[in-house]
Amino acid sequence: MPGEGDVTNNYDLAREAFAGWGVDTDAAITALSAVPISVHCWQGDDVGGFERKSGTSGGGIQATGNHPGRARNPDELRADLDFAFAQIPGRHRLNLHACYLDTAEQPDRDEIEYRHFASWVDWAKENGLGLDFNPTFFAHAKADDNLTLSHPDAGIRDFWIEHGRRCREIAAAMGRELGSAAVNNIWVPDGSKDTPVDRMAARRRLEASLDAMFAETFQKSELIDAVESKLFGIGVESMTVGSHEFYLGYAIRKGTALCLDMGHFHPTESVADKLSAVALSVEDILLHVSRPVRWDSDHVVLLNDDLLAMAQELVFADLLPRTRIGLDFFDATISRTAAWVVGVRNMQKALLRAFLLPQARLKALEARLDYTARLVLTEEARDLPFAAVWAEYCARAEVPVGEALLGRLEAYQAAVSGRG
Ligand SMILES: C[C@H](O)[C@H](O)[C@@H](O)C(=O)CO
Ligand SMILES: [Mn+2]
Repeated sequence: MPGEGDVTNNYDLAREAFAGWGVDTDAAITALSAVPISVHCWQGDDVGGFERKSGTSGGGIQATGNHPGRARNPDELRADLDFAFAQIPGRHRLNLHACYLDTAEQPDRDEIEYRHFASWVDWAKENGLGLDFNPTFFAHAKADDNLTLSHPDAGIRDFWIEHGRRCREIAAAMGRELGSAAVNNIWVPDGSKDTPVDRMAARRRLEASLDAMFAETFQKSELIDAVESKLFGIGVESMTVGSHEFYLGYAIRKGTALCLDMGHFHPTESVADKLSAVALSVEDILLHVSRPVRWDSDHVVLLNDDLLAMAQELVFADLLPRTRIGLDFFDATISRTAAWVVGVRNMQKALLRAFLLPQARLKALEARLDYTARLVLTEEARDLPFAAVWAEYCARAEVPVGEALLGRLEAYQAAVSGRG
C-alpha cells in the first residue's frame, strides 16, 4: 500500500539510480529542506478574515464552495495551520493578511497596529515559523468602487495610504521580532469595468499613492516591500491600473520586490519564463504560486508542467536566494487543510525534482547546441525514481505519504466538520 513501503530500501536504490546520472540525492534533500514556503492564511477561511465589521467588495476574487470546517476565528485557523504544518516537511512561513487581526477591538483599516497581530507573532515564535504580511485593500466600504490607491477622491486614497503605511510598520515589527524579514505585498483591485478614457491619470494616482506609502524606510533585514500586478479581475475587465508593465517599471525604479502571481497573466504566458527576464532588472522576487483554470480561479496547485517549469527555473537560474515563494489559492469545495497540505507539498515536490535533475550536464549540452541529447536526457530523466527520494525526505521529517497522509487528512477534516 502506498505510504507503507520499505522507504529505506527504495531510497538506497533511488540514490544509486541518481548517482548514475551524477546527481547526489542527499544534497538534493538538504537543498529542499532549506527552502521555506510562505503558506497563505486565507485558504483556511475562504478569504473571510476576522474583522468585526467588513464591507462587501470582494475585489474580484472569490472562493467558491461550502465545504464544512471553515476556520471561524484566529484560534481555529491556528489549530488548522498547526495540523497542516505537521503534514509538511521542513520549516516554513505564514502569510497573513491584515484582515486576519486578532483582537476584541474594532479598528478600521487605517487604525490597525502591531498589537492587533501580536498573538500571531507569539504563535510563530512557538512554532519556529516566519511571517509575511499583506495590506487588505478589498472587502471594505471604501473599496466598493474597485478603486483604492488610485481613487480620484483624495480622502479615499489617503485612507488606503494610511492602511498600507501601517501594514509596513506591522510587517517590519514582525520581521524584527522573528529575526527574519517579512515580505509586505501590495495588491490592489483597482481597475475599470469598461474602457477608461484616462488611464494615465489613474496610473499617476497609483504611483503617487505608492510613493507616499513607501516614504518611510526600513532595514531590509526586517521588511521587504513587494508589488503584485494583475491582468484583469471580475468587475475590472477592461483595465487594471496596477498592470504588469506598471509594476515591473515601478519595482525597477523604486527597488521593491516584484510579485508574479501565476494566475495574473494571459493563460498562454509562462511565469517560469518571466523569472530570468525580470531577475536581470529586479533584485527580489515574490511568487504567488497558483493555478488558473481559464481565469484567475486560484485552484490548488498541482504537480503539473507549469509548476515543474517554475521550480526548474528557480533552481537552474539560481534564483532561490532572492525569491520568496508564497502560495495563493483558495478552494472551499474540499477540505481546506488538505488544500494547504497538497499545495505546499506539490511546490516542494517540484523543487525536489529540479534539484534532482542533472543540471550541469543539460546546460553543457545546450551550450554546445546538442538539442537532441538535451531532449533525450530530459525525457529519460522523467523515469527516475523521484518518489523514493520524496518519501525518504518525508520519513526523515516524520510526515506521512500516500494512504497514510490521506488517513490523517480525513481524520482532521472529520474532527472540524462540525464547526457551525
Ligand atoms: C488574497 C490575496 O491578496 C490575493 O489573492 C492577491 O494576491 C491576488 O492574487 C488577487 O488576485
Ligand atoms: Mn496573488
